Amino acid sequence: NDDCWKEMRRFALTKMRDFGMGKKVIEDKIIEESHYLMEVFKKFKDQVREELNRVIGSRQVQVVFRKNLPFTDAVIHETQRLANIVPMALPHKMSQDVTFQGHFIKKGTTVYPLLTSVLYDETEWERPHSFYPAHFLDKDGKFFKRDAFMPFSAGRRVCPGEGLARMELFIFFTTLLQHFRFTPPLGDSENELDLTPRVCLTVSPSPHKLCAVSCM
Ligand code: HEM
Repeated sequence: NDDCWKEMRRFALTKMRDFGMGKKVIEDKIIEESHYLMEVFKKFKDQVREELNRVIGSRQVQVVFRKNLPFTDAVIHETQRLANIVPMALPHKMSQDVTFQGHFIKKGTTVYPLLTSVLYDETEWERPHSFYPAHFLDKDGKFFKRDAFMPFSAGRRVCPGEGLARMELFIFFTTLLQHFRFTPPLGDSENELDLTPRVCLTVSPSPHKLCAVSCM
């Protein structure tokens, strides 16, 4: 509680905001996840719920449960793939002249790695533009990761928050589904939800209302 702590906290919060992790962005990300939960519930709600009930029941979610939840894990990966929330990664600057796929790129040029091109690559994914958790399941229903899954980018500048983000996504997602049933507000048809995203440097959902009904 002393001044040093306050200074460190202020520094950490400012830096997180500078890196695009301010309160508003986090809120947008949670809304984004809720938005895709709607998609999951429309198509796969029974399967996810059955797996969660069978493996976790009413126990508190722990990361170690993940390996026994292949379908849920596949749904989370597919959500991240399709959500494509950082489509252009971050700008990088060439540290030397490079010829890449026949194109000369001069040292100092700013480049944007387009993650969308990989996450929606038609040569990599069976159904690149649909929500299809089977992208991450083998023929026996076991989870498998794919090289083209790179929402956190790749290489030396890969997102350093990946481990934390993946853990949070898993714990938030499973805990929310364990405790709530998500539906559009009463009277709205599920088909009327506007799922068009808002596209900026990050991609977030258009605002819409959602009911979370306790099921514990
Ligand atoms: C679902 C959540 C997240 C996604 C999809 C994501 C994605 C990304 C992407 C695509 C980049 C650009 C990598 C590149 O330049 O090629 C990045 C950079 C970065 N991310 Fe994340 N991120 C997430 C969560 C987080 C979290 C939770 C933190 C911190 C706790 C974080 C911290 C950073 C930082 C500091 C960079 C800049 C790294 C650098 O320039 O060397 N991210 N992230």
